[in-house]
Amino acid sequence: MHKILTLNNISPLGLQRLPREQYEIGSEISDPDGILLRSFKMHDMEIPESVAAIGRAGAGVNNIPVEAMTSRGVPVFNAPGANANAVKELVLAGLLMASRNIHGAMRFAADVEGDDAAISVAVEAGKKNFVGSELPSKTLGVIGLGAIGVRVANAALSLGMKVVGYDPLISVQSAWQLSSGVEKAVSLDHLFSQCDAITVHVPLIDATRGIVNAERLKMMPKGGIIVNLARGGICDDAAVLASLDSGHSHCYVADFPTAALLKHPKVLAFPHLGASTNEAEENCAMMVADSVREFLEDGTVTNSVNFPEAHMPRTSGHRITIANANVPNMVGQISTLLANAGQNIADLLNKSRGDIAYTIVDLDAEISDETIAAIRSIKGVLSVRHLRATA
Ligand SMILES: NC(=O)C1=CN([C@@H]2O[C@H](COP(=O)(O)OP(=O)(O)OC[C@H]3O[C@@H](n4cnc5c(N)ncnc54)[C@H](O)[C@@H]3O)[C@@H](O)[C@H]2O)C=CC1
Ligand SMILES: O=C(O)C(=O)COP(=O)(O)O
Repeated sequence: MHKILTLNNISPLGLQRLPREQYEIGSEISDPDGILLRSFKMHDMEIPESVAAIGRAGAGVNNIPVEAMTSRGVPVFNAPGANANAVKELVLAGLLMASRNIHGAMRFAADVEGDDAAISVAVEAGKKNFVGSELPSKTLGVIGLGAIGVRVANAALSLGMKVVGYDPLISVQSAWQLSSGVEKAVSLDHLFSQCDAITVHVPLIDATRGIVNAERLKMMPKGGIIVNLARGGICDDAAVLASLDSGHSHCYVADFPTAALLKHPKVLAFPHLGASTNEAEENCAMMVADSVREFLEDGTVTNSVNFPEAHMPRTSGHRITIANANVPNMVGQISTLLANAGQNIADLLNKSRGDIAYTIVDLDAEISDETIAAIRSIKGVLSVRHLRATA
C-alpha cells in the first residue's frame, strides 16, 4: 500500500488515477511515500524521510525545496504545459482590461447612483475618463518562451499585435511551436525599448528575480502595460508602482498581489487565478498523479524537474543518475570507478539544470551496492539514484 499526503486540494480526476486498493490518500497521512501539492509552501516544512516522490500539480516549483530533494535523491514532478492555456487566457484578459481601462471603468459604474435616467447621464459624462487604446497598434514583449510564453506570443499575433520574444534558453519544442511572426529580441534591454506592453513567463530563479526594474521600465514608451502572471519577485514591484505614479507606465496586471499592489488604482490584481480553471486543475492533477504513480510502482521518471533524463525502460537495462556539483574531472572519476568495477558503460550522458549537473549512466548489467557506495563517496556527488529494471 502506498501512502500519499496531499498538501492542497487536488482535482478528484487526478486522485482517481491512484487506485484505492493500492493507495491511501489524505491530508493527515503519516510516513507518506508520495506528496501531491499545488502552491503549498514546503520550505518551512519537515519533509519525512519516507518521502520518495513529490508531485506539483502545476508548473512552478519555487514552493518546493528542489535542491534539498535532489540531494536526497527524491524526484520532484510537475505538469509541464497542463495549465498553459488557462494562463494564456488570463494574460489576454488582463491585456484587454488594461488597454480598455476596464477595472477603473467598472469601479466607476458600480458607484453610479440614482434612477435609470440619472445613471444614463452619469455614464455618458463619465466615460470620457476611460477612453482606451487598441491592441493592433501595439507591440508586446514576451519574456520566457516556454509553454505559456509561446501560447501568449502566438495569440497576441492573432490579435494583430506585433510580438517580440526573449528566451535565451528556449527548448526545441517551444521553438517549433513559436510562430515565425514573433521577432526575437537580442537582449532584455532591446525588448523593453520597443514594447508598449510586456509579459513575463519565466520561473522565479536567481537569474529572473527583478528583471523588470526601474531602468528597463524607463526604456519603454510612455503608457506601458506590465503583466506578471508568473511569480511575485520577477518584477521589482516598487519600481513598477513608482513608474505608474510618475505617469510613465499605464497599468500593472499582477497575479501575486501584495498589500501595496491591492491598494493601487492602476494595478489590476488577480488573486493568483492563472491556473484556476476546471480544465487546468484536472489536467495538472492527472498528469502529476500519473508521474508519481509510475515512479512509485516501477521507477519510471516522467516530467521530473530535478532528474529530467532518468527515464528508465520498464523491461530491460540498468541506469544510475548522479546529481553532482559541477566538479572538474568528476565524470572521469566515475568512469574509472565503473571500469575498475568491471562495468561496461553503454552510455554516459552529461546534463545540467540550473546549478546542478547530472551524469546519467546506462549500464549493461546490474551494479553492486559497493560500487554505488563508492560513487556516492566521490567529493561533490550529491546523490546517486539507481533504477533497476522490473521485468
Ligand atoms: N499564475 C499562475 O497561476 C501560474 C504561474 N506560472 C508561472 O509561470 C512560469 C512559466 O510557466 P511555463 O511557461 O509553464 O514554464 P516553462 O518551463 O514551459 O517555460 C519557462 C521558460 O522560461 C525560460 N527562461 C528561463 N530562464 C530565463 C531567463 N533568464 N530569461 C528568459 N527566459 C528564461 C525557459 O527557457 C522556458 O522556455 C512558471 O515557472 C510559474 O512560475 C505557471 C502556471 C500558472
Ligand atoms: O502552476 C503554477 O505555477 C501556478 O502558479 C498555479 O498555482 P496553483 O496550482 O493555482 O496554486
